[in-house]
Amino acid sequence: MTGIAVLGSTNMDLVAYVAHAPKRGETVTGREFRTIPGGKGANQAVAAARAGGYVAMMGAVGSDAFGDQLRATLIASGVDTDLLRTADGPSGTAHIVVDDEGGNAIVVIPGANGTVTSLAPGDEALIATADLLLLQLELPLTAVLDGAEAARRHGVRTVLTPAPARPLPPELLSAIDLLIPNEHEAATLTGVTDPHKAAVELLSHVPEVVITLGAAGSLYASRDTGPFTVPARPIDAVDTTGAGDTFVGTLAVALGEGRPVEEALRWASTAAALCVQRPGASTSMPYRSEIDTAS
Ligand SMILES: Nc1ncnc2c1ncn2[C@@H]1O[C@H](COP(=O)(O)OP(=O)(O)OP(=O)(O)O)[C@@H](O)[C@H]1O
Repeated sequence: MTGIAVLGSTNMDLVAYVAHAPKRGETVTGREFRTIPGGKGANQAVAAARAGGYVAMMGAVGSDAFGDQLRATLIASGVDTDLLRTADGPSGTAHIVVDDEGGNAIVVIPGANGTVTSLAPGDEALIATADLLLLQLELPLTAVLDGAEAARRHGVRTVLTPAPARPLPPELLSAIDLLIPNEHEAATLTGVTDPHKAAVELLSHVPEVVITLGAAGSLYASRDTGPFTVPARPIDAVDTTGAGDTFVGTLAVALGEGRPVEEALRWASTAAALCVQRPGASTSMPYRSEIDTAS
């Protein structure tokens, strides 16, 4: 079984559905409220576990009720949370207002995620046993860098999703094996909007790149082989939230199993397509049997 270590964020998304978002000083009555477990780290962990990986999550939840729920959600999908710390204080939260036109406004409060400034005892030993380490940018950069460098020391393949997009220090990029930005993140990192050109530019920093292109699929490039595109599955999208994290988590499992990269990308595209056909993020991520059936 592929061993996947995830060092990343857990967030409770608090979503208010309204006809129109309130202006400053205004109060509006909304239609519905939902709490949705998320955070890019947790979402990638759930996707990888459902795709058949042995997944362990590092990071922190808060000591509030959300922390218990976030941990329980991970456990329910088979993620090992033994090294997921409980930090005194609130869990990470995202306060989201979604209006009738599908527009949204979001406030993210890192909470417990902000306390993860370095690796905790046991984290490096876990990373050392994994086939891949999944990283994103929703934890303090110092912890992301520590994780990547620990993986390097133990010869573990590192995969970074550079979201939310921000300039990356060269010492982090040089410890990454596979970078998976979406097209907007790729443009932010390189200043180049054309994904092919952005991929070429990124290859001067990392050996392998996948740029996800939404309904247009994904673009793979490495220093060894020329770039190629894998199309997305043609489907009617219902809710694209979590598509990127499903893609990354599933791809990691396939790569860890030693599958050829093009086959792994197609499998990940199938998983992401299943995710976007259902509402929700982590709740809509497919299990391995569903991905295999749809492949
Ligand atoms: N409308 C769609 N139809 C089919 N597949 C899709 C669609 N949108 C996304 N996908 C699949 O999901 C992958 C990731 O999507 P995308 O590039 O939108 O990532 P993202 O911007 O990180 O997503 P999100 O932030 O919504 O999780 C794509 O490469 C594709 O395989």
